[in-house]
Amino acid sequence: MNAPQQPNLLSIRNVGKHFGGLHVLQDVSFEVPAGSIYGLIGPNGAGKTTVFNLITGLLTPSAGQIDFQGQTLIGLEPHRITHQGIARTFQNIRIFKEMDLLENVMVGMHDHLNYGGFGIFLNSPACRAAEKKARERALELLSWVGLDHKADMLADNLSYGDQRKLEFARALATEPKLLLLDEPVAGMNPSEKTILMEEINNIRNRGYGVFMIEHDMRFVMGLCDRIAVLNFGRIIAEGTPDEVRNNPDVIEAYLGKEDE
Ligand SMILES: Nc1ncnc2c1ncn2[C@@H]1O[C@H](COP(=O)(O)OP(=O)(O)OP(=O)(O)O)[C@@H](O)[C@H]1O
Repeated sequence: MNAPQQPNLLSIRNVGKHFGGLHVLQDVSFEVPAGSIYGLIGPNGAGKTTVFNLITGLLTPSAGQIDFQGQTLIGLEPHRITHQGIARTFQNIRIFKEMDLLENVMVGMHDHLNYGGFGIFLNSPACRAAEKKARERALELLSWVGLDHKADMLADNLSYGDQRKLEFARALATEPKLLLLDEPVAGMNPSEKTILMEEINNIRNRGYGVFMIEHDMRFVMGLCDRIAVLNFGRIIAEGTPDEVRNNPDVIEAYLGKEDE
């Protein structure tokens, strides 16, 4: 029996992007179902980061539609898109190294903290209660990525793998429905990758959608439910890891033609 079909969280339809005469994306369409881990792969310069920048509002598409939970994202400012429920991590880790881990996660919550007007200046009971709740939630998110025991440590003292995990916890602090991960295992050693794989799976099992760009094939194939493949700005394949892995166009895009 087939598993029940999940509704689509994110829908990209016929999206194009050009910079002057340079067509970076053409007629790109795919759907990210709710509750799934979705991968976007492709050779260097294929247009993957541009797709993320269009979804998060850093760029505007030249053509096509981008919908999140049935509502268009086009024309929304990046912070509005975060508010709709999309969070992102970057290829280059962006954390506040001079702050401790708890503070780093709480920074991600500022949109959701409601101190009630001047309460923050008066240190009102409502303000203190909101602060307490935020700290508890931040600790909970740190525990999801196995960093709660380091909550008071300065972020600067974390290993590379732990810095990535902290970025996840901070992205989750915005209470997203979809988490966009840009090359989550870049620069990680094999054991860090294995741990992160488990943690991304746990995040999905908690009901979040995950959409990642990743070059590490073992990681993508082992983790994603479905994968879209970009090459020179066009989708050349879409499907399960097995379907994509065996697609002749994908093999050619990565390895070149046999006679070359
Ligand atoms: N703002 C811009 N202006 C002009 N060209 C751009 C701009 N942003 C991206 N490009 C070009 O678009 C193409 C796709 O870039 P993009 O960063 O999306 O690729 P990518 O698949 O993420 O690559 P990588 O795997 O190397 O990160 C590249 O040729 C890049 O030079």
